[in-house]
Amino acid sequence: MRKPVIAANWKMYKTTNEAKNFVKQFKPLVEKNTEVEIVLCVPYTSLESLSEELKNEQIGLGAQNMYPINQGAFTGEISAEMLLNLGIKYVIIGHSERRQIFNETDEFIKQKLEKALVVGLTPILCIGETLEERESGATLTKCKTQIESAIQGVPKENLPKIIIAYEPIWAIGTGKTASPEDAEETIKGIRSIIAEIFDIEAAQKVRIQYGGSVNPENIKDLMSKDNIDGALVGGASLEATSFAQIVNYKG
Ligand SMILES: O=C(CO)COP(=O)(O)O
Repeated sequence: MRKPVIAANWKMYKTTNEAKNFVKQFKPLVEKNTEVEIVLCVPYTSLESLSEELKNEQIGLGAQNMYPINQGAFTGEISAEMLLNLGIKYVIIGHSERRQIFNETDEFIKQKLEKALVVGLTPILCIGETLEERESGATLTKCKTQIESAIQGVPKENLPKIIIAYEPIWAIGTGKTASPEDAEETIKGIRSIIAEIFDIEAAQKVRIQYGGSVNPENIKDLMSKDNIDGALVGGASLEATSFAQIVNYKG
């Protein structure tokens, strides 16, 4: 059984005070929820104080990026060790915004994924197609290229430590969600791609989230699908009540 994992991606929102206020409001709303692995991926600036606030909580903390080298002259970057040192457990890797705005390549993303696994961070690897690719029927081809490049060569025993987030780019921040059926079909396809690279048993252990305009209204239908193991939530994760409703989708 794969435990559902629902993660907030706050992107570049919230000062540290705003982040602390969110947590204050959010904690009691989800304290009884043990069925879902809850993760908050927040800006670097709030990691340390939230790490304190969430010390004894079942809410995990994640970064939104990292650099794959231990230390050195990389102005403005943050290493995996620095994150670990703060008690951070998760890191988003290869979000489409980083791929598109910051020109991150598949090869660079692979380096980050491998580094995260080596140090014991749980990577949330983002993949997904553009609208053009979807309309030309290239959704799975795109996902295949991104997955193969990232996970080929990863030791099989590390595979269950990876969370994949399937985020169709056209659904991010647009209010256009993939239908639960479409999301399920693609995520099933992604699982088959992993099975081709490794085997079915290994692929069954990987948790695959859906991301793209997830909200309290559509989460239940998405989560009712066999292959959808959680969600990566942007806009609707910025409000404690709406993110709590998503996390508590079972009611
Ligand atoms: O990019 C996303 C999460 O990583 C999705 O963002 P939205 O939920 O705002 O569409």
